[in-house]
Amino acid sequence: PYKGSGTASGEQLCPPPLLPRLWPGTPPHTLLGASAGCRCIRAAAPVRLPGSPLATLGLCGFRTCEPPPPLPPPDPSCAAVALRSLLAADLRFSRQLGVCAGERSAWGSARPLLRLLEVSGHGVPWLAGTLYGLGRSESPAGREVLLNLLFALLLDLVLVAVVKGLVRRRRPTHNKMDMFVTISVDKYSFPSGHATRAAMVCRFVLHHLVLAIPLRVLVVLWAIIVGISRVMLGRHNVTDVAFGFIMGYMQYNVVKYFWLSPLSAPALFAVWNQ
Ligand SMILES: CC(C)=CCC/C(C)=C/CC/C(C)=C/CC/C(C)=C/COP(=O)(O)O
Repeated sequence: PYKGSGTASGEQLCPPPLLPRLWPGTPPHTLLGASAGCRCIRAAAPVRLPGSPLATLGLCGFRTCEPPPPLPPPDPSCAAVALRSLLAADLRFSRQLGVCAGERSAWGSARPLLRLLEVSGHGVPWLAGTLYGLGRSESPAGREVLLNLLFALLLDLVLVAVVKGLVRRRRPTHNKMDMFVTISVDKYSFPSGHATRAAMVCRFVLHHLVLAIPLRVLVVLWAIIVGISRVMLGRHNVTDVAFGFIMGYMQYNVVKYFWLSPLSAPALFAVWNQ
């Protein structure tokens, strides 16, 4: 039995027979203070309230109340069903592709090589290399490019951390958490920070470095292989990497838009021009 909110005596105000006509379709006992799901068992004579011919109230006792009926299961929309199927397929497919997730996995012997690729796309070497280059660079054009690369790398770290913190998708269960230097949000997997960085750096390098065609091809291949290796190592699901590539590609547009130059940020460049 379910207890309703009646008065101390077990009596509850409920409308007289006239009121249902004012609110057609509404059960009278739900109108004036009775708990939802409680049935008015015994209606007493209506009491006319002074001042209005319609303002009459009745008393009813409800000793037994029924629990509210269970809510019907939510009707899943097409989009929700499609998303759920995509995620299920993603998990299944990513697990199959995680052939280097451990030393004993199918391609476990290739794991050291993929871990080297992991370091090649990691934030620390890229930040360290860029800072080192900035310190050594003697040409204003080189410093401008490196300063913007530093800005791009920091922007990437912040944006990835924000999205990981918002989405909070756990890394695949087959991932061994033996990654090279991580920060707290790196326990989450969406999006892949390596994929965002690889895509962004790839666009950056192709735009700002004069490279022979074979080297340009190599840069693109490196970015793609870094992304694929994330899934093979078991660090990520395919959708983490796919979204990471898209996000990194778009991040470069942000860098281009806010390009730092002696004109747009004179204070930054004044440091070197003294
Ligand atoms: C190197 C210099 C000069 C400063 C380093 C500053 C610093 C500690 C920056 C943090 C770099 C860092 C830990 C980046 C995280 C990279 C990472 C593990 C990303 C996760 O990639 P994912 O593909 O697994 O999502």
